[in-house]
Amino acid sequence: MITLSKVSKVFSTKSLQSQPIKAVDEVNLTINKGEIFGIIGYSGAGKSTLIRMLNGLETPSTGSVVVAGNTISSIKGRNLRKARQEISMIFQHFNLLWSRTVHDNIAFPLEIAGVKKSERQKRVNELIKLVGLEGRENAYPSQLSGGQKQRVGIARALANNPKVLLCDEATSALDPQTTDSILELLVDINNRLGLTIVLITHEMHVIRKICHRVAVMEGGRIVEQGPVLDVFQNPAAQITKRFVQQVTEPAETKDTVDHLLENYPQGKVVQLTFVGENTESPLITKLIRNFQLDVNIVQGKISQTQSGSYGTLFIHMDGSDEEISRAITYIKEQQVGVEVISNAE
Ligand SMILES: Nc1ncnc2c1ncn2[C@@H]1O[C@H](COP(=O)(O)OP(=O)(O)OP(=O)(O)O)[C@@H](O)[C@H]1O
Repeated sequence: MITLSKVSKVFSTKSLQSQPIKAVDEVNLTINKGEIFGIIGYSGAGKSTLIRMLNGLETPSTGSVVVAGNTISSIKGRNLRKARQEISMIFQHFNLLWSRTVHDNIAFPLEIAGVKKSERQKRVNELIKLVGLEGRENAYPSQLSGGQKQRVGIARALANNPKVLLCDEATSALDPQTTDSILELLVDINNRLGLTIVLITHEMHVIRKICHRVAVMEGGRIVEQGPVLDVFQNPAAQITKRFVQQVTEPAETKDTVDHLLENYPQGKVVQLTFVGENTESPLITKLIRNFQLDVNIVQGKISQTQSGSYGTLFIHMDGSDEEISRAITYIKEQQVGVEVISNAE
């Protein structure tokens, strides 16, 4: 559905002293039809520039961008406008028309596309129902909550039946509960309409909750990409590890582990990672039964992703070195990831 080949974007700067900025650097990416694809990175990583090249709001300096069969990077004028009807976008700050009601905001793209009034009415009613805004048709954006405003944004984006929906930090201005309800709506739309969704975010929670695949951006480059569960289980780049920690480790884990290492100099603290069915296996019971070890659970968390569950568990094992090594080998044999946090000797 979307293919980026060697896409770079360089911004020239006004001042003579400073170098041009390479916001996007040689990005290759393929996004499949019907997929929810997340691009994560910190501020300045190049995410906005990248997503804006998908609908022609920015033109690549080099490389090509193909979306739904159209080479967005090289078409202009009428052809670009036509191609853009297949690619909608929602924004962090909603970009609604403040002097128009909910109904009229949603009807706006239909008016531009020249849809007849009776059809427009029918379509707006369908969209209002789809995004759960029944009863709010005549409200103005200023009378809506943040979540409701984003629902209007989504309905408006879907009005002309696009093939691709781009989400530019669509939940970053919302509280956690509202974020979740908007993410659930996006999953629902993806399931019902088979729409391809591309989102950019700096929150791993968003990726975990709804994306099938993820790309991690740093300094304009994609440093890692893959199915969300794989990336959670085996993050390769340092930045990816930091993002994964955002959702798998409670904030207090480091303090707890430090405390343990300090107060229990014997044994080892290990981090176990479980995927899918493994999250439900009674590994700890087996460790205690089969090995001469004391096992202390430090902290643990199971997270749900679009493709299954993912769990992390920190444990402290105390016993002879030999018994601990045997236990670690046993854990690995159970297809559970194991990383020794520190060897407290
Ligand atoms: N129009 C522009 N002119 C000059 N530099 C730009 C322009 N747009 C973006 N940049 C620069 O390109 C780099 C990438 O910016 P971009 O906005 O794409 O990153 P981002 O990951 O989306 O971050 P944020 O979430 O803060 O927007 C930054 O260094 C930014 O200052």
